[in-house]
Amino acid sequence: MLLKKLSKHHKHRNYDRNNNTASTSGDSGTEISSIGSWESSSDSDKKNNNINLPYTIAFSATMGRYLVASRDLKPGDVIIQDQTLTIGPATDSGMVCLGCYTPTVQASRTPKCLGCGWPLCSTTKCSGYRQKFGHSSAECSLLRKNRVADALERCKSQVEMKQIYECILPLRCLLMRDTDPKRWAILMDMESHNVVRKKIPVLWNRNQEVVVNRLRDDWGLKQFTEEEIHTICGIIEVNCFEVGHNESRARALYPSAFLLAHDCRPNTTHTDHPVTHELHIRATTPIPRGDTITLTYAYTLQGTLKRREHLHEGKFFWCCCERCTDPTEFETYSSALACPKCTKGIVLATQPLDQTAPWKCRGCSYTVTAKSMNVLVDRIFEEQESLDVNSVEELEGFLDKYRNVLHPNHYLSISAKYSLCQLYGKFEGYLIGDLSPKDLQVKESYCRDVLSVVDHLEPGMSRLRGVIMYELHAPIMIQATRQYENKEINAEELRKRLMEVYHLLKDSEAILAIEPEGSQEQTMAWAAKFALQRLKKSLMKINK
Ligand SMILES: C[S@@+](CC[C@H](N)C(=O)[O-])C[C@H]1O[C@@H](n2cnc3c(N)ncnc32)[C@H](O)[C@@H]1O
Repeated sequence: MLLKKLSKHHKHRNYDRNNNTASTSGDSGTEISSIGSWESSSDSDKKNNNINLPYTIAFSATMGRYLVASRDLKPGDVIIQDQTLTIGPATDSGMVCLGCYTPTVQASRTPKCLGCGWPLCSTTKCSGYRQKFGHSSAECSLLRKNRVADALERCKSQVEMKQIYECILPLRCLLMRDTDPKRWAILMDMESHNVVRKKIPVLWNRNQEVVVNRLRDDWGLKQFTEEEIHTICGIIEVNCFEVGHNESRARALYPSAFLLAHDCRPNTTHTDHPVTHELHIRATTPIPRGDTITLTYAYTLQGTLKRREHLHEGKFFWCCCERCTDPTEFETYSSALACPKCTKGIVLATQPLDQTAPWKCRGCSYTVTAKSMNVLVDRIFEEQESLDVNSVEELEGFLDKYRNVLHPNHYLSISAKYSLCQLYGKFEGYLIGDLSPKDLQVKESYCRDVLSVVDHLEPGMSRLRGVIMYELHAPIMIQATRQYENKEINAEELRKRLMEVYHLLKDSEAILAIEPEGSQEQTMAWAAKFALQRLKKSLMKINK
């Protein structure tokens, strides 16, 4: 069995602005009411000047446009339902089907497009073959005319092959100009951050070489200026969502959801449909009328230095949200180190909004530069990346090795604990029914550690909370039942513990039931539902 990496639970989108002064929540923007959204709203919403939409568009000098709740929103409320504006293979995708983005191989028996010769999953069953939002006939003609499939076959390296796939989404965007002017206009309204990106030679020159020159010189798109193609590259970098399920991985642009501002403790989550990739944005926490509606563009279970660096490099703004401003990250200590000097204190950033400010122990005089701290964390991260994520021994060895270096809630420790709380109970040699009392306690404690952090960083109805609560229910239930059978606890204690299990399962099911059909999370929601039914019967027996 292969475990998903922690990052699977954090698919995001993009954003930017080269400004490090304002925070999402503290920004006093001007509201532009009734602009509403384009594609996602129903016709009646549009006729009614979007008065029915749960949001309005506001503007601030720091963030540009962003969305604000136009009424009180409850956890689970659908805020945006967006169809794709356009979609294409993910940036580092290997060889994938141009219709549905599932992996294909370059082999003589691989199905090929009858027009342009590109490898596909199937010419009869692929959901995106010859479709407007897949491998369209306009795309097929252009690729055929310029014999791009031949170039793909001649590729000498994986890098070159990936670069060819990377050009598909920009191509699809550019084709919209002549084939779909309405959608083109929506695309052109998106932020590209050209001014900022132009000043980053590594980024600009790479796009010039990999995308602009290839599209103009090899794929015959001379009708577009270099600047126009760079703009499309920027729009994709800043506004794309990573989508897809199981093996299929893609990136897509959406007509309304791109307006969501970033926050490192978001109040929404999103899912995309496995076939159409329609995007649903839902509230995870209550969002009072007038509050900013936010999404995270970064991994929530990463430390502040890394999140801010990622947002600055990829989305071109320095995040100054409440979490980034707080060195303890809402008392989770997600970036904290254990003090090597006094061994009791916690080492934290002295000024979290300054990437270069020193880090200091709260209990003694120990100080370390941000640079040394980064080198240390990068080294530990590299080591963690090299571990077998399916090995309990390797992950526990890692936790043990860095017990005196990382705070128990450091994001690298939490990442290892998250993998472990899934391995205990499912993996060969650690199946749930075979776990010893000690192993059950260990699983419970990993789950509780992770949940206590996630409760603060992705509160409410977040997918990550749903998964962990499901994992946590089993060890509590098995231990309680075994202890009751062995007469170690009485019926009242059993009832108390089973009530905790009941609430965990109920919340977990409510969160995961909205996940797309066929996803592991939805399977978990079903399992939670059945477990709840059985549990209710047990509780009724105890209560008699
Ligand atoms: C996808 S766009 C969002 C819509 C954009 N504000 C607009 O007007 O088109 C992402 C950009 O919004 C801005 N942005 C989003 N969240 C922000 C935040 N928390 N702080 C500063 N800028 C933010 C950045 O400029 C970012 O590159």
